[in-house]
Amino acid sequence: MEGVDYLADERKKTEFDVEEMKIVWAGSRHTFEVSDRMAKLVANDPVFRKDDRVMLARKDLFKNTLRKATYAWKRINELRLSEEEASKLRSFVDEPAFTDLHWGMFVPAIKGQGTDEQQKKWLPLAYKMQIIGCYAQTELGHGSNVQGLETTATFDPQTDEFVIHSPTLTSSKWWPGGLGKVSTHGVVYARLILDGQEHGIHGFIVQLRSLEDHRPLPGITVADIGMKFGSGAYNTMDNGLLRFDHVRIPRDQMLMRVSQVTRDGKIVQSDVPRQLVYGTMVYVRQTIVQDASIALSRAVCIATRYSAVRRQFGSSNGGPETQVIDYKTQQSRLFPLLASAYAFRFVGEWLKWLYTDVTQRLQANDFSTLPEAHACTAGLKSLTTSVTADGIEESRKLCGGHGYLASSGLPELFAVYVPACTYEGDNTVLMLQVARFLMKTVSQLGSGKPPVGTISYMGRIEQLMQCRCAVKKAGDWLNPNAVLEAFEARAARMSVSCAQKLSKFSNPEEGFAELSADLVEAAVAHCQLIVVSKFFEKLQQDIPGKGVKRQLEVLCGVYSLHLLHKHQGDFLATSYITPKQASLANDQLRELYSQVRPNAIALVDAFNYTDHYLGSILGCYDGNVYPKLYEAAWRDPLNDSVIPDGYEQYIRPLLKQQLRVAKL
Ligand SMILES: CCCCCCCC(=O)SCCNC(=O)CCNC(=O)[C@H](O)C(C)(C)COP(=O)(O)OP(=O)(O)OC[C@H]1O[C@@H](n2cnc3c(N)ncnc32)[C@H](O)[C@@H]1OP(=O)(O)O
Ligand SMILES: Cc1cc2nc3c(=O)[nH]c(=O)nc-3n(C[C@H](O)[C@H](O)[C@H](O)COP(=O)(O)OP(=O)(O)OC[C@H]3O[C@@H](n4cnc5c(N)ncnc54)[C@H](O)[C@@H]3O)c2cc1C
Repeated sequence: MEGVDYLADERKKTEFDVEEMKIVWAGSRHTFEVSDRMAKLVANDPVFRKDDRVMLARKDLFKNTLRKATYAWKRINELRLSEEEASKLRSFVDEPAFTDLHWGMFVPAIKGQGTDEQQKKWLPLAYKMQIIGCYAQTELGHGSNVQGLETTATFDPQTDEFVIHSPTLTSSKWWPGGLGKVSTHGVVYARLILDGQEHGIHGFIVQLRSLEDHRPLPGITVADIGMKFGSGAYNTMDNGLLRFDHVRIPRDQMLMRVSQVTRDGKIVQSDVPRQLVYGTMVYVRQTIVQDASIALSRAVCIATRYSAVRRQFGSSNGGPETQVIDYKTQQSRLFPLLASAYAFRFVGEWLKWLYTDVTQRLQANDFSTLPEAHACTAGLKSLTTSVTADGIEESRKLCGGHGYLASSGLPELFAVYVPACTYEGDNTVLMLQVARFLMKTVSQLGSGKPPVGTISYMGRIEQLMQCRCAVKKAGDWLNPNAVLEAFEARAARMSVSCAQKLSKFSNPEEGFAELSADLVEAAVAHCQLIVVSKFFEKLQQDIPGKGVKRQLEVLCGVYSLHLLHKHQGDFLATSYITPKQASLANDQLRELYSQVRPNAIALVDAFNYTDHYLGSILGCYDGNVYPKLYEAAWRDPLNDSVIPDGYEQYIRPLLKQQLRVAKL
């Protein structure tokens, strides 16, 4: 039945102002309005249809993506959209494309690592898409170990050029998105060689294809690396391979903000730290944290709406069966994910602020907060993408069998999302960076330089090593100070324990390698503390709207107490809480689930996702799931004919043969 809201009864239970929650979720009224307008623009334009893409073969899929990306660019220009609107529009098109890398990495790399003159030359071309760029760092043999990259950039003082070369098979660039078939240019990372001496990894702008006929330039071999995980999914992207055979580029195409190479082949270090060569990765990791809340909230929105529609068991006197959302097990799997989506939203907002702050400081030659920014972006990227990838898969299971259908939207969402655990830094490798930062902080305690920012709790190390949890009844776990102290004590004690074990090794690097699994656990504890504390900070803000703050308090409780429950081994082993207090936390958590239950549908409505963006029959706004599933089945090309292709060739002979066997 068209127009009937099958979730209307659920929506009537809502105890808060959903429209105001939409503003909180978006970050501001302005952002909400822009998002809402762009989402509807995309949803109402048939060119952006996406329900057929899982059926397309790779070549058609890729061409379809080119068509959509080009059309999006046309609309952006016709409508004279601002940068903010354009970026929202692209995100609602919801299809990985070369444009992600052009806008998301190529442009930021030039902005962050190029000199003023280089920016002036290259950015206008990139902004008008007169050149299309990618970020070519990873190689066949090395991704995580950036210092191990093999591509060389050798300065030739005779011609004032760099010679870019791939000396081995393993030095082939491998993975860069947009490289395989589209990019005309790349920021290529290579070892700088001056007069036979190595000077580390630097970025170079290299033209790859002709701007006339798109053919690779002389000395360049370039291609797509082949199909990736899942149908549709990330196969819309042309991840590429690239080899250089002594390709010459002018000297001024080395990105020279961090180091300059002079006409006579000398290197000059500017006063910015060398690590700024890694700056684009810091920027992108920060955007990935913001995107995690989007991906997780999409999965949760689908699973929550469907859990309210789906009924199993429990019918009495012929009445309806129980909505699966009313099972406590379903709630204990679903509601922590719902709370995590909100938590990641707020920590993403904060991280964006931190990144803006560090960028402004860098411009004023203040590099003091760079290590913290690196640790936070690396750690939170790792934490949020891991939870989100697992959360999408859990959402699929929460939808039972129908979650496995492509039309649920969940398999494709998972396949597109899961490489986020690997790209922009493997999640374990990134957590080890956080661990290094923690060990350095612990070793410097007492040096007179108090730790600041997210690590400032370490400044109270003596108190945190000794304090004991004061919780006496379940309700005490609603006290933010009790929760915060528990997370601080756990993180501090795990770091100190690692540092003590490390100090027993005569070779610190050997010790670090031996203890790396424990170190990752300490880093995770630190990152979870950041997310919890940023959620509490959000609650200190003035949040208008009837019942909105109350709901966020409940979600904050769910987020922190479900972590406490899940990691209670850590909290118990570090002796901050007793088994009784752990059990009280779990009692309180169950009570919070009951408070989420009547508001669950409204809490996912607050994401304001269009049915187009969700791309899921199970998650559609009106909850009219079954007729839509039934209709969708008939649209499958396999159902175009009653008798399948292949019947005469395979099924019929098989059946005949069985007949003969039966007669024997
Ligand atoms: C648009 C979105 C789509 C996304 C598509 C995906 C695109 C991509 O995947 S692009 C490729 C991304 N590749 C990666 O992320 C590679 C991951 N590897 C790395 O980042 C590094 O090589 C890393 C950090 C693991 C190790 O680097 P290495 O130089 O060996 O570092 P290490 O010796 O540990 O550290 C040197 C110092 O630099 C610091 N440092 C390392 N990275 C950074 C950074 N990014 N910023 C600031 N400081 C940094 C360390 O903290 C350390 O500081 P200190 O000496 O004070 O302790
Ligand atoms: C979809 C996708 C898109 C990508 N896009 C781009 C792009 O646009 N541009 C680009 O340059 N690159 C891109 N990449 C490459 C990506 O950045 C790398 O794959 C990533 O950084 C991981 O590096 P790796 O593949 O070398 O993993 P490896 O380092 O080989 O990891 C393999 C395993 O070893 C472990 N490991 C490695 N080192 C350590 C260590 N020191 N201690 C403990 N464990 C360790 C890891 O945890 C992992 O389990 C993309 C990758 C994917 C999947």
